[in-house]
Amino acid sequence: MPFFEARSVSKARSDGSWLFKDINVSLNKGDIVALTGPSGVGKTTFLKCIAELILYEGGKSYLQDKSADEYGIPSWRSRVMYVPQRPPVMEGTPLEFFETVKNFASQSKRREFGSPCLICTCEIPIVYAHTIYVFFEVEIGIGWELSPDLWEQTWNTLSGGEMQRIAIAIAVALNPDVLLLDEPTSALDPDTSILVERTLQKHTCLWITHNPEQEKRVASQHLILGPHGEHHLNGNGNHRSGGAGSVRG
Ligand SMILES: Nc1ncnc2c1ncn2[C@@H]1O[C@H](COP(=O)(O)OP(=O)(O)OP(=O)(O)O)[C@@H](O)[C@H]1O
Repeated sequence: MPFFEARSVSKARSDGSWLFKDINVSLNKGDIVALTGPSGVGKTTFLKCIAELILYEGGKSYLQDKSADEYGIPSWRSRVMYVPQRPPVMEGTPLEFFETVKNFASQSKRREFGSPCLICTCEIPIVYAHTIYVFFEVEIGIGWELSPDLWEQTWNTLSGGEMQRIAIAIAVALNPDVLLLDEPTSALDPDTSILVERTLQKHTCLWITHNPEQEKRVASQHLILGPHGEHHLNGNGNHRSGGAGSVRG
């Protein structure tokens, strides 16, 4: 049984033609599928279908053989989590946002959460921003050269790269089973991109990238969407955890 599977996912354009049709992807735990193709072919839309964020015409996704319907949509979205290229500019601070979404997520799945703000490889409680965080070797935040102060600044004072790293750090700290990453390092310089990649490589991901070098570094499988609804799927034999994670056309 694959860890995660999308079966025959199909989405039509508003004129009724297929944006993509019958995409099948299956991942073992720890696999990373790079999702590539020219602008406008439907990469973001495919991830949003899998995340059950938009309606689509056909197919279903399964996490450990259970569908989104069986989990319930809120629970599914916290397990199979879409991370946008950049978060919309919101009111308040990232730390306030994290506390809010953590509460939503905890209602839909009973899980341990990390802290997005700090890196710590020892399990000691640390007090930050009046909150005690106990760490589970969460390598995010400071490991990505984000100063802890940024978490208490309002979103509109953050740079594009800071917002992007903070949004990903929050997603990782929420401990989803599968991360759906929409160009997660598009606003980052090459060295910082590598830092972020190293953390994300420990997770099961579908990962949109326009960077061939990054694709080579991170992907165990490759899903290429074409401009006429076609798609092509390759594995490089690098599946993480035993058995054949497969991608089929
Ligand atoms: N909910 C929707 N229903 C139907 N069509 C949609 C929907 N959302 C987006 N589209 C259309 O799907 C097409 C693909 O958009 P999408 O953002 O998925 O492309 P992309 O491959 O991610 O592009 P880029 O690489 O530029 O980010 C666009 O023409 C868009 O208008």
